[in-house]
Amino acid sequence: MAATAYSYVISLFVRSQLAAVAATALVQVLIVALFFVGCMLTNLNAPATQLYAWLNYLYYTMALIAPIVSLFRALMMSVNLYSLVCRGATRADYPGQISIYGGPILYLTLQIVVLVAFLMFWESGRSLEVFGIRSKARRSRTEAELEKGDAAARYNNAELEAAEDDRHLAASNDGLRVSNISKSFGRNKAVDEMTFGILPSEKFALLGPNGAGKSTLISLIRGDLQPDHGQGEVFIANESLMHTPVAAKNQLGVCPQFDAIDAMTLRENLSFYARARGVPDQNHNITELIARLDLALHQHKLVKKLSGGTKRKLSLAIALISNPNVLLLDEPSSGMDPAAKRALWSTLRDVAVGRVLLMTTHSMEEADALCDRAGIMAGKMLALDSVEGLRGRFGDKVYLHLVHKDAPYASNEDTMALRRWVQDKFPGAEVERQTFGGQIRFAVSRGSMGAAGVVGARGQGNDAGRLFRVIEDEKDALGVVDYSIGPATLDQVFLNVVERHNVLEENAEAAKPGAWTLQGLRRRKRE
Ligand SMILES: Nc1ncnc2c1ncn2[C@@H]1O[C@H](COP(=O)(O)OP(=O)(O)OP(=O)(O)O)[C@@H](O)[C@H]1O
Repeated sequence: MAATAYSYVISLFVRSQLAAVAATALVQVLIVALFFVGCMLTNLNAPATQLYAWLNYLYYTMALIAPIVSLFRALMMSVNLYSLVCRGATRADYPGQISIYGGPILYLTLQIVVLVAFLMFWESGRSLEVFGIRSKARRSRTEAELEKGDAAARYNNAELEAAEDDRHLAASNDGLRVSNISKSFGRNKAVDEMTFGILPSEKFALLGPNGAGKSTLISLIRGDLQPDHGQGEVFIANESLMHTPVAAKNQLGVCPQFDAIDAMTLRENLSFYARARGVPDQNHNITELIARLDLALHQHKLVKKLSGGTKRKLSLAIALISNPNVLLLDEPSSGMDPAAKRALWSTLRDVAVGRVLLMTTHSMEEADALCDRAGIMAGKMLALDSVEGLRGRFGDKVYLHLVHKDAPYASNEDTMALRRWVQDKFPGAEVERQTFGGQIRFAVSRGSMGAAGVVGARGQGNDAGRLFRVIEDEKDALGVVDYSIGPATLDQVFLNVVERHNVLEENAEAAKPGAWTLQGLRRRKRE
């Protein structure tokens, strides 16, 4: 037990499980080797009358560093009859004596208590402030600044939408409120003074290129990572993650990027997490969730036999098991086919009622279809608004689709005539390469509409309205029977925002084929 707790403590300071196993093994082997060498040198050099005393000093000192030393001493004793039985001129009659197995047992017991207490403290997410210890950086912030709640002083996301988000921050006592939180890994500032708030029943998408810091931000909100210098605040349903972490975490349900599920059946997994989170009336809750997420057919299957999509649903069910007020979803639909995605979105719409839903996603389509608000980040928050607001501010194109009356059998001449009309009418228009069968899709930037004289066509209305009138006026002459005019896609908004901030994507060259990348979006934008 002591060794397990010891390994757990080491794992807190390394980056992966493999590194934890390697570091634990290495540390213990090194310490036991040192102890062994120390024993040998003591045997060679200590005066005969002092030998046992010296060996005891060595043991009681080194055993403080690692439990393996106690185990090693007990093993050495067990194979040495003399040291087991003889105590100077007398005979040892009790193996539990402190100089026999009692010493190692006492040390191991104390280590279990100390290490488990440390782990409980660590896992509770409390900072050293509970003991009145405050970090230098924290002390340097004036109490007045923390107490005043002056958004301008605290949320210095300069050009950004912190001010716009004040309404949310002020009103989101029951929701999620993230204030001025940062996280660095060495020199890499993964999350840089993030501030935003989400109200109950609101669905918020966190968007950003690879390496933008989305997962790091989720880990900060979960309390898995501590923010830099203990600064910043996260309130989850009005509970402070920094000051009342257990209460705050009880309000959270998390669906991580990688399915954290065990080799049991689907129902057993849910039952395990329900017990772990102390859910009352577990059977009823599990049955409800299984029905709601349409998992009944799979409930007795081993999870390793489930499809990727069903595993994602199980992860979502685990996140929902304690009926949390705030739901964090890290790329919830990754690995799902389009039909499964749509089914999941509809489920998410249902389960989001009355609670905060914060999701990270690489799919603009998903953010567009599901979320009310979105934040585009790359370390810092670059843009934050409702999806429509972002489209209005950063989507500088309008998309059109014209259908000829003979489509899909329109002649090449008719199609080319349509194409020529588009190019004459909207000189800067980006026309899709594949225009055949009498259908043509193109995008017109708002800037080029004025140049094309569209603004002057009838003078009034918004861009889509003006285009609508231009096409209505000419559609009969062109033989157009059907057409649609749509706003900028979130893809385009996203690209405009990251290009404006000159954001580079992490590991762009190494991206997997088919993965969502800035390059992929740029290519699609050009086509
Ligand atoms: N434990 C860690 N140690 C060191 N650096 C880290 C650690 N976790 C993340 N990073 C770094 O922090 C930055 C943000 O990573 P993060 O995983 O949060 O990005 P992301 O937006 O979630 O990316 P993706 O979309 O690819 O999942 C990256 O540069 C990453 O290399």
